Amino acid sequence: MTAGLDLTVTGVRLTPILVADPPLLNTQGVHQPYTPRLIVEVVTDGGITGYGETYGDTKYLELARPLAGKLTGRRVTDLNGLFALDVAVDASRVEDAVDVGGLRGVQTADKLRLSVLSAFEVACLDALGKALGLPVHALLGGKVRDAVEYSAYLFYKWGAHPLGVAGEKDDWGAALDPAGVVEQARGFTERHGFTSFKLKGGVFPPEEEIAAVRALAAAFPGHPLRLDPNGAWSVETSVRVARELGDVLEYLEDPVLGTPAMAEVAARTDVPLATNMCVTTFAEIKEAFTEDAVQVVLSDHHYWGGLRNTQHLAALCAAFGVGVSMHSNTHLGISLAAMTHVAATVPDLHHACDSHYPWQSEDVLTERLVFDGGRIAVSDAPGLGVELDRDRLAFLHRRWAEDDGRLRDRDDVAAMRVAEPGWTAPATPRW
Ligand SMILES: O=C([O-])[C@@H](O)[C@@H](O)[C@H](O)[C@@H](O)C(=O)[O-]
Ligand SMILES: [Mg+2]
Repeated sequence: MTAGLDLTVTGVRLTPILVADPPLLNTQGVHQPYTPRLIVEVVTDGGITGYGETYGDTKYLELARPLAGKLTGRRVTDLNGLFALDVAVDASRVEDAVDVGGLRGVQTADKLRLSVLSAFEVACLDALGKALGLPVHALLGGKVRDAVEYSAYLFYKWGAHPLGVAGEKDDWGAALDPAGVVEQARGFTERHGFTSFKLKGGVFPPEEEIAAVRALAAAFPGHPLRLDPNGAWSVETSVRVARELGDVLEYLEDPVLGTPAMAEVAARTDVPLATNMCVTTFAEIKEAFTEDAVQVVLSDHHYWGGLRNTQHLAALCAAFGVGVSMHSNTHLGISLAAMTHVAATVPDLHHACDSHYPWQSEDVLTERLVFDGGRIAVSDAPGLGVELDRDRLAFLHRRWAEDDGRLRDRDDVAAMRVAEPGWTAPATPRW
């Protein structure tokens, strides 16, 4: 241990919050007006606090509480010990085959555990970095770039949440056709300088989404484009879309569900396939890489189990000649900072990372992270380089505490049902 520093964890604060989310559409339904996140603070004997963030649905919270108890008394340097911590996972929480309708891939007890531990790992690294006066990237071996590139994450969206649904207003307007998608993309470039674009698909019939990507290609010639229908298509549809958009797509993301189907599509197209759905755990790598089912893995450091596991994943991908980049789900600045630190250390990062951050008008930081030319500068300040705004945290926590339970677990299907009574999760393949 560093002389004069006591890095023993004396307490862990867990703060569940609800943050505003616009009415973004995906193949399952629509985002609820508020989405749950969990903010983790690890406090050391030396008075240092490290921050972490992860998914905030009830099952993550249930597991975070006992894990927080077990972390207390250990050192923030003991990350290997942290990942050996075990707590029983309520089987009913992982009994479905997939998580959030498949949007986060397979659901297992270990993945749930890792999704929680990742926030503790980030918080420990933040505390350690602050104690040593070193940025998190330095603790991970050091940055190989000074800024990390992100792509604009375009969504079909309504202008507002359905009538009668309480929620925050956003200034993005509706995007329900090619012209709307292009206008949204222009907004992203004007506000944040992004130069590559990902469209969340699986919302409208493939012809309409092909037209939207074509419109993007015409408006932004030569810029990298991706389309991600979250497994809503059949193999035949996927092959057809790949054929029709092959000249403009950087990659096609999760056109079909499952590794065997991805392998079939991959065998029939030259368009690279990316995934954050069929390879979301180390156990899923062997089959996918052996079958050449995916050409880019999008790591989500939350469910892969933190920043060091993300580096391990990147090394495996490099060994197999598979690309790596970052997946994103609704997240705040703590996670964006964590993503940026780890992405800065990955040598073979050849695709702009995803980030939902521009959609989040609310944050728990005193200063929001800023995209400049679509990039986030890698902080050299100690730890993650971000500061918590306690008033905002308290405000967002109050919203969570006052919720009647309907928003504490993400449910895009239920949110869609408000506008379309009778809506159920679409059977796949949808097209
Ligand atoms: O937020 C959404 O609607 C996305 O569809 C998200 O849930 C996915 O996990 C994700 O962004 C993706 O790349 O598939
Ligand atoms: Mg995806």
